[in-house]
Formats: sequence, structure tokens, C-alpha cells
Amino acid sequence: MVFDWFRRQYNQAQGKTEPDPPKAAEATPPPKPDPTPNVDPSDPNPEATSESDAENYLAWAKAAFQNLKQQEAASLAAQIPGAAAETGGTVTPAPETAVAEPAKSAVVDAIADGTGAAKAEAASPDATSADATSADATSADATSADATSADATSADAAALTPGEVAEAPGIRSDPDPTAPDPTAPDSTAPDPTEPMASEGAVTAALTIETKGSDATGITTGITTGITTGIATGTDAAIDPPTIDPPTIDLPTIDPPAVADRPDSSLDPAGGTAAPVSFLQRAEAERQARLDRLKAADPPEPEPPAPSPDAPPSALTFDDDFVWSAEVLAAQGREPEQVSVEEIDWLKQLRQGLGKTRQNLLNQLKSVVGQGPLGADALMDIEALLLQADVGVEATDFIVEALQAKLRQEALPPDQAIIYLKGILRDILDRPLKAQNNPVLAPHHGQLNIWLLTGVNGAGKTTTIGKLAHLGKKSEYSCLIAAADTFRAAAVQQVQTWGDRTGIEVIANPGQNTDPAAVVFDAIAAAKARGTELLLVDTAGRLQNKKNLMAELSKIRRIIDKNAPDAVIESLLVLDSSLGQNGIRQAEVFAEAANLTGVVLTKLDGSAKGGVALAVTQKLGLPIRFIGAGEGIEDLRPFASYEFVEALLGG
Ligand SMILES: Nc1nc2c(ncn2[C@@H]2O[C@H](COP(=O)(O)OP(=O)(O)OP(=O)(O)O)[C@@H](O)[C@H]2O)c(=O)[nH]1
Repeated sequence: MVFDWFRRQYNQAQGKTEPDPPKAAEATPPPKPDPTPNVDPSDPNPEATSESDAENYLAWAKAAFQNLKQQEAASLAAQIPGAAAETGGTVTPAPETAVAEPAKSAVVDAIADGTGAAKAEAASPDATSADATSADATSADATSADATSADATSADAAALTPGEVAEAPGIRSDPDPTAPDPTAPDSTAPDPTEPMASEGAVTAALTIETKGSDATGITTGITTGITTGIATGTDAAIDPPTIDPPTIDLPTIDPPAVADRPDSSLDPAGGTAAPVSFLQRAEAERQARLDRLKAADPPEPEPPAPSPDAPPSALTFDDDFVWSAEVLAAQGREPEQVSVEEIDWLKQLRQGLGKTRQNLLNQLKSVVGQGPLGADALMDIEALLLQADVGVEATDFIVEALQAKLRQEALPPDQAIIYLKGILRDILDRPLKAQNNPVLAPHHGQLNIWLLTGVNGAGKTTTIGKLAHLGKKSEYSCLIAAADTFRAAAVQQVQTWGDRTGIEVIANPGQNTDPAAVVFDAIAAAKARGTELLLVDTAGRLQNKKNLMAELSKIRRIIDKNAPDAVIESLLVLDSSLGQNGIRQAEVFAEAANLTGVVLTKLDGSAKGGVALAVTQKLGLPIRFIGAGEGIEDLRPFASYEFVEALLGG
């Protein structure tokens, strides 16, 4: 059994195309972690439910922590002969390797046995499984959508032959001066295996005050004495909580179809609304990378050999851990199926959006919760959302929906925030529902081609490397096409990621060769090798360079023509710190490359996060992956629940 990092669930068998059926029938419905926006605020005793939920979540987090500690001990034992005996015996292997039968931690058993309730066994409906089912079930739709788009350009496509593909030298007559200098990404990237900075180590005994989390029903100020002894568990039972997609009654404001938007978006002036700041950014980033590159010389040392004096574990039972565990629990995961990578990722996402969260939450709570929103409150909320890069369309939608609800009933601030979270999830999930393809995962036993496009420096090559890593870990056969033939060191950069992930790279050694020819070769190689996931890197281009956008259209036509049976995804890589400029980019790329989704990068930096809502509301494109760091592990499939919790959760 292998953990599929795209679907975020275990696959039973290689080669199967259908995911596990949801376990809803077996499950005892647990309490909802995040009341839907239709929650009845007049509930006579809402606190009681919250407290019991809080206990369940905390017990779940403890069980997950204990399990991870055991995995850590197992990995130490594997490195240091004799360490297993020292660590006391039973260990659970890490998810990528473990899994023939996910070992349920002794803690879970102990907790369950304590009361005989054994609720931890009650597998909740797995939202991810359900999603994945639809994803597979609708793959044909996705393909046909692509095929339809391809038809729109069929006149050109039909006329293209492999010979013609090779004839395009000089198409890039207008190189973009802002193209960042080549640097190998991993020369500056943190070592993914490096432990995260820990906060407040918890050793023998620890007292934790969990932060209030309205989403999960944990009220503020639950102070719990936790010792390692607690992990042996007298708690009654763990209800692995689940999340249901919110069914909220929202006004229908359909985002305009990409094709319907006026051509003004193609205007070069419109495309670079803030040319000066963009150039400055590109220059500053280039300089920073060069500095880091110099500082990083000589290249990364070999990882030190494990020693008994190794630093203490970075895994701590702190507030971040509990929050991350709750978020996983709320999505139907079980404690024994959690990995350090997932916890680390959620912590990272939460930290990346921390500043925005603090601003939004504090100020929102001060203006909502006083009945219908007055004119001043409305303006305050609008300003807050716009500052967070949410964009005008999404802001209007959110404010209208919130106002409509608050006119119906007065909600206290916490309930109003819960309602708001439902609105945000609804916006983020709408394009997924429209595509009827909630999870983007390669289909086993079939060629999947993912074309990555975007402006210079958005993070395309890094994203290719991270996706290749996820693909490899999930046991898909992968191949990379180095179709950025423009930037001098781009092929080397991709090759570095190829070496790092152990994935073959198809490249043309000549400079300024036609990228479409590289794609043509890569498709042929992928077919010959029976590759499942072909990742295509393309050169960065500004959306207002018409010849470069034409080049991109040509690449897309080559793919459509030469791999008619492949499942094709065209992903725009968007630097989330560009805010609304990113939306203008997306509009033009959507036409040239028949975009099917977006990868948001750099959410760990100065990004405010709201651009995710702007993308989905304005463009109707789903966010498929988010990146929050330069390391190989710093990219994950997008989950609206996690994102909204990181943005507005307590
Ligand atoms: N902090 C942070 N940096 C990122 C992330 N993704 C990429 N980067 C960095 O952004 C810079 C540009 O990344 P590349 O992958 O080279 O971008 P690109 O789009 O391929 O660039 P061009 O080929 O020039 O168009 C590199 O320094 C990356 O390490 C992210 O999620 N967070």
C-alpha cells in the first residue's frame, strides 16, 4: 500500500484507477468540527458540544503524536543498530514506507480499551476518498474539455507536423530583460529533511493551553495537563471528526467565463499594471538569489551520518501540532495515518498566512457580531478583504453573503467568523465542483501530461521538481520535459531537480531550440516508456508578449495533437505575492494555454493569501497546488478547508 500524495490517501494496489470507496457506511457520524453557516446560534448549550469535541480532538492529536514518535523511533532504529531495543520496542514505520497495514498506535488501543467504546475505529467518511472518486469518475470529462479547447485551434494544429515543430527558431525575438538569472534552486533550498524549528519542546510533562478554534469547536482556554503518561490514555474515546462540505445558501454570482472577458486584458499596458514594481521585484529577487548562491558555495554537504548524539527530535506537542492534527482529523484522517511531513506542511502554511490571519481575525471580530452590518462595518470589511488581496469581485460576493446572513439573524463574532469561513470555502470549491474533479491526481496506467506555464520567476521549475517528488513518492512513473529552452541555465536547473528526485529529464542540448520540439520528443519518450506523469517545464514569459504567448499556444497544440489520449492539465504557476497582477496574467495565459488550474507559490513569503479567492471567483479556475517554501517538500495539493483554517482559524 502506498500513500498517494496527490489524493492524500493510501492506495490499496498499484495500477488501480478507482480509489477506495468512502467508508461512510461503516462510520458512526462524529460531531461536526465546523458547524455549517446554517448553525443555529440559539442552540441551548452549544458549549457542551464544543467541549466534548475539543476533548476528542485533543485525544486524537495525542494519539497521532504518539504514533509519530514511534515512527521516529523506528527510523532511528533503522539508522542505528541496537537503537530499537533502547527505544522500547514497537514502532510504526513512516507513511511512505509503512503501510502494508497501518499500525494503529498502542495509544489508540489503550484509549479505546479504556471505555470499550473504541470509537477511534469508527472510520469517518473520508472526504478525500470521496473527492478522489469523483476525480477519477470525471477524468473523461476533463479530457474532453481539453479536446474541445484544442478543437478551437485545430486549424493550426492540423497543419503542424513534427518537421514544422523544429522550424521555430527565432520565435523568441523579444527576450524579456527581466528574466531572472539562472540559479540552481536546490543550491539555496533548505534541506527537506532538516528539522523544523521547534517551539517549546515538550518532554516529560507539559501543560498546553490550546487556542480556541471555532472551526473545530474547541473553545478558548482549554487547559490540559499533558504528560507522556496521558498518552496511555484514560480518555474515553476518540471520535475521528469529519468535515462535510458546507451547504450554505449563498447568492449566486457566477464568475465570468474566461472567454467572455474583454480583450483589454491583452493590452500590454493592462498586463503590466505595475511595471516598475515588477521589475524591481525581479531584480531584487535575482540579486537575493545570487547572494544566496554565493553564500551556499560549496554546495550542500552530505547529510551527516546519524549518531547517538543526534539533536533531539523536532517533533513537539505544541499549539501548532495540535492545530495541524485537528485540521487533519476534521478531514476524516485517522491518527495512525498522519505523517510528520503533513504536520510540518500544515504548520508551514499556518505560519505563512499568520500575519494575514492576525490582521483579518482581530479586525473582523471587532466589526461583526453586532447585528446587521452598518455602512461603516461594511466599508471596514471591504477594506480588510481588499488589503488581503481578495480582489473586488470576491470581496463584493463575500460582503453581500455575510450581510444577507446577518440581516436574518444576529450572530456573535465567533459564529459570524464560522459563517464567513463557509463562504470562503464555497468560493474556493466552486470551480472544483464545476469541473466535477475535486482532486487533481495522475491516473495510473495512463499518460497524464501537466504543462506548467507562467511569468518569469513565478516558480515553475521549482514546482516541477516538487511535483516530480510527489509523483515519485506516490509511485507514479514520471518524466520531465525541459521545454524552457530560452534561459541559459534552465535545462541545468531542471536537470538538478531530475537528479534530486531520480526522474529522467528529456532535453535538447542545443540552445534556443524550439520548445515545442522538446515537448514532441518528450511525448514520444513518455509513450515508449509507458510513463504515467509527464511534467512539462516552459520558459517564463510576460503575458503581454504576443509572440511568446503564440509559442505557448503552439506547445499546447503539439500536446493535443500528439497525445490525444492523454489526460492533459494546463497549470498556471502564480506567485501569490503578486496580488491582483497575477489575475491579469492568468486571464491571458488562460487563452493561450487553455488553463485548467492554478498553482499558487510563495505563500510563505509576503503573500497575503487572498489572491486564492480572487483567482477562483474571477477566473473560475481551481487552485490545484500551493507552494510555501523552496524545499522539495514545500508543495501540496490545495485543500480549501486547510487554507481557510490557516487564514481564519484560531
Ligand atoms: N519562498 C518561496 N520561494 C519559491 C517558491 N517556489 C519557488 N520559489 C523560488 O522562486 C525562485 C524562482 O523559481 P523558479 O522555479 O526558478 O521560477 P521559474 O518560474 O521557473 O523561473 P523562470 O524559468 O525564470 O521563468 C527560486 O528562487 C525558487 O526557489 C515558494 O513556494 N516559496
